[in-house]
Amino acid sequence: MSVLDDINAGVKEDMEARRRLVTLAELKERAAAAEPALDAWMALGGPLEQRDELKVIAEIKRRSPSKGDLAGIADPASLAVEYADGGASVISVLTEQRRFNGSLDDLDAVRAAVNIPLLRKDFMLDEYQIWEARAHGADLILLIVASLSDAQLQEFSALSRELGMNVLVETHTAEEVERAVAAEARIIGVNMRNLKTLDVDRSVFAGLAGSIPAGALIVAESGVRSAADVRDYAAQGANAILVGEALVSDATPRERIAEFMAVGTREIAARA
Ligand SMILES: O=C(O)c1ccccc1NCC(=O)[C@H](O)[C@H](O)COP(=O)(O)O
Repeated sequence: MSVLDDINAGVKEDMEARRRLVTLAELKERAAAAEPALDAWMALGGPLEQRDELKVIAEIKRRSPSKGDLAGIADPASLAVEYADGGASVISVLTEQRRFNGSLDDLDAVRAAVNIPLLRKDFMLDEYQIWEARAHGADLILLIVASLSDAQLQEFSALSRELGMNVLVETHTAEEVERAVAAEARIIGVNMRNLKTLDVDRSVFAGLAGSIPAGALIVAESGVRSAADVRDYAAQGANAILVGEALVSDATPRERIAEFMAVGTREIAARA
């Protein structure tokens, strides 16, 4: 079984346990009562002609399969406030429990603390989780192409749009980029972490980003550690970066975000 298959199996079990406690009908009621979703597409730069800055998606990440424990994060809400103060455009909240030690409680706490778009970062395998995301205040969800059929990509994207949310469609290979483009994804992530070995290979970004149509927003994901990494991704076409480990293990994440934005934005101005 691959790492992704293993994670997905646990995610399904946990979701079925939640479904026994909260029915889909209840989730739909909660989603209807939630504040309307914020516009993550515009927050990440929107249409081509308006993209003049590198945007940061800052992640609340306690642990990971590749690195183990990263940070305790007793108070995800105050970390989210720091991220927002530093200039993050979107906050990513990992809600997967078994491998990342996240939860929907984290999403609730962060939602109550900041007024910028939130990404529910999880392994989305069922429409139930999409309703759950909206019911807990998410504005953006992640769909990992490697985990889904083309039909699921289409259905889950359509449901997210119906609920007012945007979708970050995550790819790792040229074939997955083709599938994301065929599904008319507007926000496409290129994740440099190989899901079989968990190694990060930053050199995959340029090739994959080059095959994404100009209209789509491109997010460089995983292994963003330094200003030099940010400069490279911005020069190679990234509109945004998604950063977890480098922020949760930094004593001054606010300054780090501001630094990454400044470096990336300079590079975007240079490539214009
Ligand atoms: O982070 C992992 O080890 C991991 C393993 C298997 C599947 C997904 C994984 N991470 C999810 C992510 O996409 C990252 O949290 C995100 O891109 C941020 O990465 P980083 O900045 O390297 O923490």
